[in-house]
Amino acid sequence: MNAESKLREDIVRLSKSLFDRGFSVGSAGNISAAVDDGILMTPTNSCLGFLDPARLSKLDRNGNHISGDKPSKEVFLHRAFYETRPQTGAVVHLHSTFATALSCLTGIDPNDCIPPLTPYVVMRVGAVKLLPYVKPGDEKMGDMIRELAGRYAAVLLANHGPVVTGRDIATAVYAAEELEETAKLLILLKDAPKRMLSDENVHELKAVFGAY
Ligand SMILES: O=C(CO)COP(=O)(O)O
Ligand SMILES: [Zn+2]
Repeated sequence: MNAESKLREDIVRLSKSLFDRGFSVGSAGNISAAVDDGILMTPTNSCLGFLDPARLSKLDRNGNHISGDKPSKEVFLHRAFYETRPQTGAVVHLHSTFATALSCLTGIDPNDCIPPLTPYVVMRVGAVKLLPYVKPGDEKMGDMIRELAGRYAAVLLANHGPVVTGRDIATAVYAAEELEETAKLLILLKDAPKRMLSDENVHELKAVFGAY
C-alpha cells in the first residue's frame, strides 16, 4: 500500500474512532492531512463515522479541488494552518462538547484559553488562542489563523469548537482528545478552588512540546 492509501485509511479509522466515542456528532467537524502533492480532507457534510477512503477530497498545493467529493467548507481554516506552520501534518476540527462549552464562556483569557490544569494538555496541545466568532466556512477564519503567524498549534473558535494541529494525523487526533478532556475537567471544576500547574512546571513541560 502506498503512503497516500495508508493515510486515507488512517483518516477514516481515526475519524470513526472519534465519532464512535462521541467527540463528533452528525456531520460536525472535519479533518485534513498533508500528502506530498497537496492535502486530503473530509468532504463537506460528511459524517466522521462513515467516511470512504476513495471519496476523501484531495486538493493540490494551490488549494484546487482535484479529486473526491467536494471538500469541507472549512478549507480556508485548514489551508491557513499548513501555510503558516510548515511542520503541520494534520488538522482536526471538532464540535466536541466541553471544548465547545468553554468557547461560549465569557471572561476567559483569549491568548491562553485552556489554563494549565494537567501536564498533558501543555505537552500535547500547547497554548490555545480563542478566535472571535465568524460563521462556519467564512473565509475570514483563514485570515485570522494567518494573523497568528504560526504561533499557536491549536485554537478555539468562539461559540463553535476547537481546531487542533499535529505533526501527523494520529498526533493531531490525540491532541484534540487531550484538549477535550481538559476542557471537561475545567468545566467540572469551574467553581471549585483549583491548584494550577506553576509557571515553572509549565516551562519544563513546554520544553517537551517545543519540538512541535
Ligand atoms: O464543522 C463544520 C463546519 O464548521 C462542518 O463543515 P463541513 O461539513 O463542511 O466539513
Ligand atoms: Zn465546525
